[in-house]
Amino acid sequence: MRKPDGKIVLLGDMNVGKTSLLQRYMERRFADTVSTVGGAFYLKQWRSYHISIWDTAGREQFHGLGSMYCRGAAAVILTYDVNHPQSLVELEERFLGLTETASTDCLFAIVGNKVDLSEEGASEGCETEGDSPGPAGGSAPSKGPKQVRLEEAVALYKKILKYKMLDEKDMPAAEQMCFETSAKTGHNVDLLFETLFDMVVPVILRQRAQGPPQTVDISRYKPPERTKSGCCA
Ligand SMILES: Nc1nc2c(ncn2[C@@H]2O[C@H](COP(=O)(O)OP(=O)(O)OP(=O)(O)O)[C@@H](O)[C@H]2O)c(=O)[nH]1
Ligand SMILES: [Mg+2]
Repeated sequence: MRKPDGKIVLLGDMNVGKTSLLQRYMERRFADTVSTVGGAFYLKQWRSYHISIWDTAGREQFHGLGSMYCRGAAAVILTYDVNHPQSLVELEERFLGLTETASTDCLFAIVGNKVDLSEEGASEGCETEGDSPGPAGGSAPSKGPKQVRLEEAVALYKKILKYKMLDEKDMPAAEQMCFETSAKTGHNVDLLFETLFDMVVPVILRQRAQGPPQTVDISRYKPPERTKSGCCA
């Protein structure tokens, strides 16, 4: 198997729909999922590049693995559930810190999933793909108002750029990187992944130009010689 040229990682709280989004995009279906254990990846060929897309576990007990999956990532998809405000809060409090190991020019997308469950449905501000954004067959349960507004995701995106000390001028605009999706209906799912694929290609090319990732070979590590003065002198 050819080594992937770049990596995209999905992060977010349990149950927000990370696995379902990936399954919808890669397998073109919405099916039952089980809560992810550890992580798993799909390989996607995009133009002449092979991109690995990593699905991670949102469960607290696997939290420690997150930064390992993010290592060298060209893009991170921070996923929340539009009907659970706490899942957006968790992105900042629990998941953003895991992205320290990502590429220095890593891109961030913020994705509010499960829009099909709110009464605004998929109508707000986003282009739809082929599938209808309406209820996916059967009798839909009564829908309440969406609990997280898109503007809140946009605010988080801007906060992330500040936190990462990235200049807004050098990064894609928040409006381009904040999506509302439904893995169930397919709303905006292709748009999300394919926008990111196009954007990560330049990141991959830059990573290649910089050579292989910096790794530490501990077998070659020599401890610094101790001086007589020690640390407190
Ligand atoms: N209505 C609706 N349900 C969804 C959507 N996406 C996921 N679900 C459901 O939400 C539940 C959790 O989905 P998963 O994709 O397993 O969530 P996850 O983020 O991968 O969860 P972990 O693996 O535990 O981190 C499942 O019952 C899905 O069927 C969506 O867009 N709309
Ligand atoms: Mg999962």
